[in-house]
Amino acid sequence: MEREVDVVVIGAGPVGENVADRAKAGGLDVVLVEHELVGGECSFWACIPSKTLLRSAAALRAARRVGGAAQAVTRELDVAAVLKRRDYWVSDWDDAGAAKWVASVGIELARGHGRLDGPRRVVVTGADGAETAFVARHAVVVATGSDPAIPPIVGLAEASPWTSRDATSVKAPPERLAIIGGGFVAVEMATAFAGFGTEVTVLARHDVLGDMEDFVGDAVVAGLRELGATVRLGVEPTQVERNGSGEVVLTLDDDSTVTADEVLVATGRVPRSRSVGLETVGLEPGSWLDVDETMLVRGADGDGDWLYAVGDVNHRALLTHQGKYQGRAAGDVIAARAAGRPVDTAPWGVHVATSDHAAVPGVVFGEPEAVSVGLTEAAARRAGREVRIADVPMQSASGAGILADGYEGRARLVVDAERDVVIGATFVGQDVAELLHSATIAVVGEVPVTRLWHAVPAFPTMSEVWLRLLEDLGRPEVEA
Ligand SMILES: Cc1cc2nc3c(=O)[nH]c(=O)nc-3n(C[C@H](O)[C@H](O)[C@H](O)COP(=O)(O)OP(=O)(O)OC[C@H]3O[C@@H](n4cnc5c(N)ncnc54)[C@H](O)[C@@H]3O)c2cc1C
Ligand SMILES: NC(=O)c1ccc[n+]([C@@H]2O[C@H](COP(=O)([O-])OP(=O)(O)OC[C@H]3O[C@@H](n4cnc5c(N)ncnc54)[C@H](O)[C@@H]3O)[C@@H](O)[C@H]2O)c1
Repeated sequence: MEREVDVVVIGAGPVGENVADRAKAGGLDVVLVEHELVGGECSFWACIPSKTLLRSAAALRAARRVGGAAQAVTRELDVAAVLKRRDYWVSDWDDAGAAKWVASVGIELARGHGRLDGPRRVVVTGADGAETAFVARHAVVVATGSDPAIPPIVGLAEASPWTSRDATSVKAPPERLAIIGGGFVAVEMATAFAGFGTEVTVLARHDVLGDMEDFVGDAVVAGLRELGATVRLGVEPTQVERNGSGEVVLTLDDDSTVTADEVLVATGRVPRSRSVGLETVGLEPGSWLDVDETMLVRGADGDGDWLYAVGDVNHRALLTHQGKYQGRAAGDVIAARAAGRPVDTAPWGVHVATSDHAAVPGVVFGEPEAVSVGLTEAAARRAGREVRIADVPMQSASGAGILADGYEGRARLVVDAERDVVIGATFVGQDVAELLHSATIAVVGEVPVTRLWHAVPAFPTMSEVWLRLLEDLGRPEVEA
């Protein structure tokens, strides 16, 4: 069977859903193809379950840091209840609610595996093996996401390692968990499992959260150690083996060993593009898809602008919110091009994802939280920018001390000295996640620092750290 439609989106993760939604809102017929669960990795095995696994212990620790409330906390974390709450948030891995939303906005859901079969043609193979071919009048969008990378460590693949999916869908936390990696997943899962009472060992070959400001890794490592986790920096497993007792034994490059019940591999992602028919349109299967600012894939066979890639699979920023932002731009540009309407591709224009380069906000839900947007000091200097730096303790804002007794954290602004605008911000400390959007607005809005003095933070909130940061930069002088 073959049908003509306006747009086919392969992959109904958060990003594919957003592209489909915008293209539909733009007046196009959209078929959304999904071979697993509508909602994707984020809803069922990544963002949502990981954050729900983290939240309860964080709330408990927060209560223990407030005199008066601390005395009322008389019991330990109820791990079974945490897991039950996680199950609620992932709807017991049932996507009926998400599928209902898809239907409610008039998007057609095609359940099955989608793959390109030449330009503009997508073949969907259902669970029963039946094939349906769709020919897209206007666009095909690949939004298939990414898979965990498994490094070629001797014996690792054979030792049945956990990936992030096993960690986020855990039914009974292991007694001992070794984690390979020092990035987002390693930090968050180490924090979650340490909170459950698991004996956690983090093995980071360099440092922890090395792409963020240096002080972030220091604070997060200290926080993990305070939770009872062992964090080993500068070590790499050379061999992994599951022994006769079912234990995993990791041999490290310094010849020491770590024995655990499970090992979680948290060493980044690979593109989920191996079996989507890229070879039928002149592209490399298994590659990240290279796109322009409107998410059009470069180098695909076929006439006209027809193939787009959004979300993790284009490797611009492996974050749900950033993929959804790309999805909004792509859905709108597909509708605009289909209708022959003008397309706005200027930086910060309607149909582009400029923020991917300048202002990607990230939150690591560790203990403490670590959040950043834009450039770090080191990245700005590498890019040849002349910068001014503001550095203050979070506790210099009285709101921080009220939030938690003995609050400790740190904040940094990176300011482009020539243009006098904020190009990067980092905050570390309890509950700093909600501070991040103020920084994102400052970076995207290119608000002059002199004007930021007029953005008055309410007393006594943690946002007053902005005032401390401005004071650290110095009150502007009026020229005679
Ligand atoms: C443990 C963990 C925690 C995370 N936490 C956060 C967080 O807190 N915040 C955040 O912003 N990001 C987080 N991320 C990253 C986030 O999960 C991804 O950036 C996001 O899921 C990418 O969305 P996507 O739609 O591109 O891909 P996905 O969510 O992977 O969705 C892709 C969809 O395509 C489907 N699909 C793939 N191939 C085919 C095919 N051939 N045919 C049909 N369907 C197909 C898949 O089944 C899937 O449903 C986390 C990642 C991990 C691993
Ligand atoms: N809160 C959030 O927003 C959140 C949470 C989890 C994941 N994520 C996203 O998911 C993506 C994947 O997370 P991740 O932690 O897997 O990747 P990551 O890129 O954040 O970290 C990968 C880590 O693995 C290490 N590593 C890489 N190869 C290795 C090897 N061969 N041996 C040992 N160590 C190795 C790296 O040095 C790094 O520390 C991230 O890019 C992030 O954007 C986001």
